[in-house]
Formats: sequence, structure tokens, C-alpha cells
Amino acid sequence: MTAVSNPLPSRTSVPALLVLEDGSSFRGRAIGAAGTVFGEAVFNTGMAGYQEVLTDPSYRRQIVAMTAPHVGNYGLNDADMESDAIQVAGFVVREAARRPSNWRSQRDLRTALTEDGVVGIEGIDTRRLTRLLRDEGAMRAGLSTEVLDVDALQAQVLDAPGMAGAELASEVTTREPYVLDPVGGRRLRVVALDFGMKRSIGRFLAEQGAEVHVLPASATPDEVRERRPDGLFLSNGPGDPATVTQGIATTAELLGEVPTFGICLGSQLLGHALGGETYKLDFGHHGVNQPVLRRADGAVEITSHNHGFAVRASALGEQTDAHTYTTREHGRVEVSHVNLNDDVVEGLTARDVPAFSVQYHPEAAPGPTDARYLFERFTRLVLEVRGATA
Ligand SMILES: NC(=O)CC[C@H](N)C(=O)O
Repeated sequence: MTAVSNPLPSRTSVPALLVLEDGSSFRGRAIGAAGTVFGEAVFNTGMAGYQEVLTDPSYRRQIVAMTAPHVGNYGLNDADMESDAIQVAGFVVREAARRPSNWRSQRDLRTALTEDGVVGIEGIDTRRLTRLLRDEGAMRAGLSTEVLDVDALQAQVLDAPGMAGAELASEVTTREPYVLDPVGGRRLRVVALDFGMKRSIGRFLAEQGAEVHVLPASATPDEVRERRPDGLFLSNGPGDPATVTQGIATTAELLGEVPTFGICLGSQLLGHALGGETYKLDFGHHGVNQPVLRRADGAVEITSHNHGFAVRASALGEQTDAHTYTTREHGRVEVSHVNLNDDVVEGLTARDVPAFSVQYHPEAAPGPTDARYLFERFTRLVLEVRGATA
């Protein structure tokens, strides 16, 4: 008999069930831990980058379905983790790779889901699921290897909380402050408020020569001031931005005092701090090819997204020209970036205080790198303000 050195693992035959709040159901095979989980079902259109998606804390309490039909080919490695572990509540794929082509010494998708205690399902019609979510909007969902009766699981889904009103940043923020060393000599000191910050974002800030003081989401304006920062960074994060009340209050108080840059949830918090509001999108933007118009020069950036909420332009204040609003307390703010698919606000630039933000992901992990220049833009803004006040 010939020995087979590296046989394909046999397909699991453990059944799993996904049920949406409207009762739509999908039967498939388990690819992760055993259990029952609830969350908001969303679809991600990236062809690759599943490791960064899985480990992005902004995906907390979401059941993420990948539209790419085959996921897991290259495995997971240590370098591309966006946090310590998989964060999604559940993971849905058409077909999970049975054996990864790379990083075999590290983790394959099935092992990673199982080790991190995350329930996953494969073998379902992800196109049908995506069409449902696109037509009906993001829905609450349940995914289970234990409750295999559709009505029973749907009843539990209907009892589970939705994403509107969900405060999740406190679950993923750092418990203790810590400092990231600047790369290549210190040029500036930044306080980063951590609402669930992706690791790559901290790296890109540090690569700007920033000594990055990462503080918990609960940090007060005085706790920020104690660090004597040249700049304030507002991170990405999960949940409904309107619930991040301390983050909004801290940002609002420091506006005009410390130059500020926000990414994703951070952009929404800047919108609130300027006096505006956020609202829930129907099915959100989760992918790596969203076209965003940069109004300053008419360029289109192809960008990486993961957001289910957005800033409402009209709530920022009185509209003074096509894209500029006068806020009650912080002067003018311009909607600097807009999504070309659906006109959603994708960036804010305050005109009378040094603050700007983008709703998408310049760190591009995963995604195209068109917007990486924004880290440099933040550094320039910080150095300009410091130069002017020195
Ligand atoms: N990636 C993020 O920061 C997401 C922000 C917010 N939780 C949203 O879904 O809109």
C-alpha cells in the first residue's frame, strides 16, 4: 500500500443552519466551532483578504458572508492579523478551502475558526443570501450547529439585538493604555483613541514617525491632554457610532485644540462631534473596490470599506454651498469625499478647525492602496499646526 503523505482532510459532515430574521433559511456544513451565534448578516465582496476581515474588530457581532465562491486558499498567517483573534460572530462561505496553498505551518481557515471558537458554514447559496440582503437590507441572523429547526432558530433571532443602538466599542477597546514606538525617529506624538483599532492602522501611524499613545475608548479630554499630543486619531470600531458618547464628547472638546484625523467609526464620531448625526445604511459597504470621489481634485480612489452607518450631510448644519455646511459650534465643514455608487458621505474636512476624516480604510488591509496618502496628510496637518503655534 502506498502511503499518502499529505491527504486532503475529509469534508465535515456536521450540519449547520443559517436563518435570517425574515425566516429565510440556508442549510450547509459547519466549518468552525460548534455552537449558536447571532449577529447582523452582511456580505463582503472582496475576492481576497478574508484574514483581515475575520480579525477586524469592526466586524464584531456581524455574521459575514463572503460573495467570493471559494475562500481560504492561502490560509492565515501571523503578520496579517488585525487583532488577536477572529472577531466576526459567524462566517459564511460557498466553499471553504480544504487545504491552504501557503502558510501551512500556521493556520488554515477551518482550524482558525475552530480554535477561535467561531461558528462557520459552507455549502450554501451565497448569491441568494447576498441578493436577499441587498434587496431587504442587512438583517439579524442566527447561525447554529445545534438548533437545526428553522422556526426555533428564527424565534431566537427575533429576540436578538440589532445593530442600531448597539454599543460594542467597550468590548474591543484596549483595557490599558500602551505606546507604539515611532518608526525611523520621532516626528510627532499622537493619541489614538481605540474603539477597536485595526493593527495595521497603528503601524501606518508609527511609520509616519508618530509615537502613538493608544488610549481606551473611555478616555476623557484631560487624559488625552496629559499625553501632550500633537495630533488625535479616532479609530475604526464596531457598533452604532451614536452610542460612543465619551468618544464623541472627548473629540468635541478637543476640536480646535488638537489636530484630529478619524477613520471609519472615527469619521462618524467626528461627524457627531461637529454637531451632526449618523444613520444606518440599508446593507452597508463591505468590500475592497468602492469608488470614492475626492472632491478637492476630482480624482476617484478605489477604496476598502467596512461600514453599516454613515454621516448625514444635511444634519451637519446650514448648507452654505454645494458641499459645505456651517456647524453650530465648529465653523464650516466640507463633505470632502463621496461614494460614487450611492452618494454616501465618505469624508469630512473641517475648514475652521484642523480636523478631517474618511469613512473608508486608507490602511487598505485588505484592499487597494489608493488612499494611503491620508496618513501623510495627517502628519502634514499636525506639523503645520505645531509649526504655527511653536
Ligand atoms: N469599520 C468601522 O469603523 C465601522 C464603523 C461602524 N461600526 C459602522 O458599521 O458603520
